[in-house]
Amino acid sequence: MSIIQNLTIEKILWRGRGLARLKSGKAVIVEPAVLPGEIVNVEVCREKKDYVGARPVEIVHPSALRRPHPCPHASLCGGCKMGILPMSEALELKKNILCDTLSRSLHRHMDTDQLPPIRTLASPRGWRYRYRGQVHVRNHLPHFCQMQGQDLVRLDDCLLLARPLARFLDQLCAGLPDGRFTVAASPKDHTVCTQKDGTTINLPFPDHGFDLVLPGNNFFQANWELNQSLIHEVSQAVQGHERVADLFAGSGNFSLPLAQAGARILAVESVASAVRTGTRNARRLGLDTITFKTGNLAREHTWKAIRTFGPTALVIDPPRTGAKHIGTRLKTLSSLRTMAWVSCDVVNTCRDLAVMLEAGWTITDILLVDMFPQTWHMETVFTLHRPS
Ligand SMILES: C[S@@+](CC[C@H](N)C(=O)[O-])C[C@H]1O[C@@H](n2cnc3c(N)ncnc32)[C@H](O)[C@@H]1O
Repeated sequence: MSIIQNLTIEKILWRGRGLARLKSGKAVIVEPAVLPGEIVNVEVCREKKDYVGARPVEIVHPSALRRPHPCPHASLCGGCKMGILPMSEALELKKNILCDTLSRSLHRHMDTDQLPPIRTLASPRGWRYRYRGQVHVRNHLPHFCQMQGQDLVRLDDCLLLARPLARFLDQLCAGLPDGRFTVAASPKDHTVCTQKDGTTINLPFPDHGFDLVLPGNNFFQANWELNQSLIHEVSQAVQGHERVADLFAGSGNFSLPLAQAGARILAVESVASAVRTGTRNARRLGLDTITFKTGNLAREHTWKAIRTFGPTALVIDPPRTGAKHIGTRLKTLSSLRTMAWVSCDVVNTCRDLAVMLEAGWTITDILLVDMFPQTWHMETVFTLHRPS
């Protein structure tokens, strides 16, 4: 493959890719991790009609902001490529990327100059924030998958893992066969578990005075400390609504605090074990205004229950693939006035929001939540209103 020398990175695009241009004006999309203003040599990986795809091989002129990556695995792993930037600059860069992505993705559906300013929520911890993560196991030892290629590399520590997980990672993997597994830890008492061992962990909601008791194979927000602020923001967005549907509800991360605050909640989730966890916890906490329902939101019959419930507000927190096809169903909820849309992939979310914007909904707040510092991953909460 050929090398292109001395390219200047103009800006950073979605998923942390750098944009540069050849003398002809043709775009070069450079894999992370490069920074705006840097001059780099790149190796061409693919030639397309509209652009060239490349990976950086040498940073000829580094950005003044670039710092040495603190992890010894960084050059092979790629799990925290933004570790080359101080956290506050990284969040500012993410904000610029988000702003740019929203303008490009939504301009056909609204006047993007009318979008509200993007607010940001920083993570209390830059490193050691993950209380849930995935690990490759080989020969009963933890490994990570090498960036280019499929080779597994022995992992002695991961700086993103919260201390209890880092401390007991070898011990947890010793009991596992070869494969990829979820490992989790309680931020409260530091109990650790794997998706396999049946141990439950306590996840504290300090602002609400209760714990969620959850088995290790259920999803929960990995950056548990920042999750408390996320819950607060989502609760603010739907405050004052008495009937709230929580779609893609998991084990009740938003439903339980909202029910405790007095709302009547319908929580819909496709994974039956998460629904069982949510129901068990609601019962234990005496929250009888919350109903958990197992249902696939891509299926029409799940929506019958939501229509019957008649929510005036909605919390929606789909997986990265987004919530394709649900816009048309949301439009049929005539009682609905407010939505807090939690997004972990803005491009897919914009595709889904477009239907609501076309139907007259307005984005009234945008919050960028730095759930995964040191990575290009972004969590965004959009608040939407339907003018009455
Ligand atoms: C990003 S997680 C959010 C979970 C929860 N809101 C939380 O904060 O812990 C997305 C959830 O959507 C669920 N899910 C994915 N596809 C679904 C579908 N088609 N119907 C219902 N739930 C789905 C997943 O099982 C997962 O629990």
